[in-house]
Amino acid sequence: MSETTWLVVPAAGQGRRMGAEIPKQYLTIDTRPVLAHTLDRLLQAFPASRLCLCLDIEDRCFDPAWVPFADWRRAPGGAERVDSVIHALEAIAGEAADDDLVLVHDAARPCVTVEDLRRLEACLAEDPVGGLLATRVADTVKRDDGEGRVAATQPRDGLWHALTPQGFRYDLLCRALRHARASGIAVTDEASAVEALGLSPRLVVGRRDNLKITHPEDLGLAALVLSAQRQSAQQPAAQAASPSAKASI
Ligand SMILES: Nc1ccn([C@@H]2O[C@H](COP(=O)(O)OP(=O)(O)OP(=O)(O)O)[C@@H](O)[C@H]2O)c(=O)n1
Ligand SMILES: C[C@](O)(CO)[C@H](O)COP(=O)(O)O
Repeated sequence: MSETTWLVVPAAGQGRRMGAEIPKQYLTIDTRPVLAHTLDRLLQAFPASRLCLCLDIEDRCFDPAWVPFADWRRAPGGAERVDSVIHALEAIAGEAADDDLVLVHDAARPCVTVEDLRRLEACLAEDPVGGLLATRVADTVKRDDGEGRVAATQPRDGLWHALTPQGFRYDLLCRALRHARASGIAVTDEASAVEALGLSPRLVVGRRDNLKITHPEDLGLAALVLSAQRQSAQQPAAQAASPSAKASI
């Protein structure tokens, strides 16, 4: 099994639901752009990994000074997230081995913890399919009737929220995403492309605060989460008294 872990970070979205003047990955939290926070977490977890960053070819905000990795390259963004990820896989084609692990992580998820990142990588090290961080759905789930009223309450047993990173071997991920695109299957994450090949990615329980900044209120939530995570990392003595808290971020 290969020892190389690749990181693919799609950061070529426009942030339409955020509705800001610049793409959400460039909005700042504590004076640093979301993208820089995300890359810092990835570096802490995987200092020796190789990075491919997907950026819009018309991007006017990106600053390479935010990339803390020694070994990194960029790939052009595509129309959809899946297209950006395919471009990244094409960009590393000459360098990646078929069995290299590729972890795809949204630029818009800066709150992923180092502990979750490392645990995911460890869980996937020997997994024949690959998998993703995920959390169980905790709320009652409704389906609407299209007119703002409830049509049905959905059973939530067995339902999960898909988070990122999602990790698969290079060869399998290329096959899965190309198959999805060629078959016209709309995929919003890597796992669903792998599922379309008839495989079952592994669900690795992640933290609920690994939120994706999507809507305006998410930016403030992410700032609070990052601050709380920093505080809990600085208070190892208090952590010991609280079995559910974790000292490392
Ligand atoms: N064509 C795209 C679309 C999305 N992304 C990236 O994929 C991640 C998750 O996508 P999402 O939250 O949907 O981001 P946006 O597409 O920017 O948001 P929106 O759908 O609201 O426009 C983000 O880091 C985003 O930058 C990408 O690289 N290329
Ligand atoms: C990949 C993802 O983060 C999993 O939750 C998510 O699907 C990406 O966001 P999008 O809104 O579906 O593009």
